Amino acid sequence: MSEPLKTVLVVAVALIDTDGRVLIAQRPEGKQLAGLWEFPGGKVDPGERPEQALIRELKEELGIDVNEACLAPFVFTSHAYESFHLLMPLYLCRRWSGVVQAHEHSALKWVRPNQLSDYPMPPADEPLVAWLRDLL
Ligand SMILES: Nc1nc2c([nH]c(=O)n2[C@H]2C[C@H](O)[C@@H](COP(=O)(O)OP(=O)(O)OP(=O)(O)O)O2)c(=O)[nH]1
Ligand SMILES: [Mg+2]
Repeated sequence: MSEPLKTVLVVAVALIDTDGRVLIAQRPEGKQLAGLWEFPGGKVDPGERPEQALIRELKEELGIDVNEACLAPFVFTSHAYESFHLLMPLYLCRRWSGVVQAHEHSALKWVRPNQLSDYPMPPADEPLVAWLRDLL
C-alpha cells in the first residue's frame, strides 16, 4: 500500500490586460517544474485565506497590489503529482496597481488565450488553459 498523498492548496491567477492577454510566468531554475510556464501564485500558508495568500504572492512575485474585490473565482484544477495532490483554484483579475515585474520568475509573457497551448506548462494546468481559451 502506498502512503496517501498530502493535498496542497495553491492559489493562482490569470491576470488579464486591456487587450485580453493573459500573464504567464516561467518557473526559475532550481525549483520543481523549472522552465515551465505557470500562472502566478503559490501555496496558501496555515491560517491564511486563499485570497489573502494570492494577494501576498502577487506582491512578492510580481510587485503588484491587488484588491480582494478584483479577484474573481474562475475554475480549479485537481491533479495528482508523484509526491502530493495539487488542488489549485484559478482566479481572474483585470485590475491591479503597479507594473508587473519578474521578482521570482525567469521571464514573464502576455499571451492570447488561444496561444497559451504554445507554452509548456505543468500537467495540472492543461484543463485551465482549455477553460481560458473557451470562456475568456
Ligand atoms: N503558482 C503556480 N503553481 C503551480 C501551477 N501549476 C502547478 O502545477 N503548480 C504547482 C507547482 C508547485 O508544486 C506548486 C506551488 O508552487 P509555487 O512554487 O508557486 O509555490 P510558492 O510560490 O508558495 O513558492 P515556494 O515558497 O514554495 O518556493 O503548485 C501554476 O500554474 N501556478
Ligand atoms: Mg509561486
